Amino acid sequence: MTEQTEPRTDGIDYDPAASSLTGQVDQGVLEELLAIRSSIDNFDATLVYLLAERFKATQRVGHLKAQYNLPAGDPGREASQIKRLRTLADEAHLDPEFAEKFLNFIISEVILHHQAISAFHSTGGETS
Ligand SMILES: O=C(O)C(=O)C[C@]1(C(=O)O)C=C[C@@H](O)C=C1
Repeated sequence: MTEQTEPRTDGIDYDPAASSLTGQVDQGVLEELLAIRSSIDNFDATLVYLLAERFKATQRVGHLKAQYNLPAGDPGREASQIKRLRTLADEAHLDPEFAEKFLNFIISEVILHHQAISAFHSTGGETS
């Protein structure tokens, strides 16, 4: 038998019923909460997959920019993305301020990745 020394990272150890409320609230309320949390778990998993795909795409942009010596950030593109996402958020009844902050948060991480790729290229790294 293989002994496990590290916690699993594949979600098998995940306990969807983990809560600090166990024993403190009515069982019926807890069951309703767990049912709603099951949807929240699906949304969160989807977000992770969506973000992973977005970062795969931006990594490709990062390599292209490094290859052609283009700046990591593109403020003109960002302004246009923010305007579009604020409108979409508004239509979807999501706070546009939150949508803008969330996009900016992701973009700043992307820019850090672009800068790391660019540094790698300029020290003779692979081009793709
Ligand atoms: O489209 C680009 O040029 C990117 O580098 C991607 C991206 C983004 O994450 O959407 C990131 C940085 C830029 O400032 C603009 C957009």
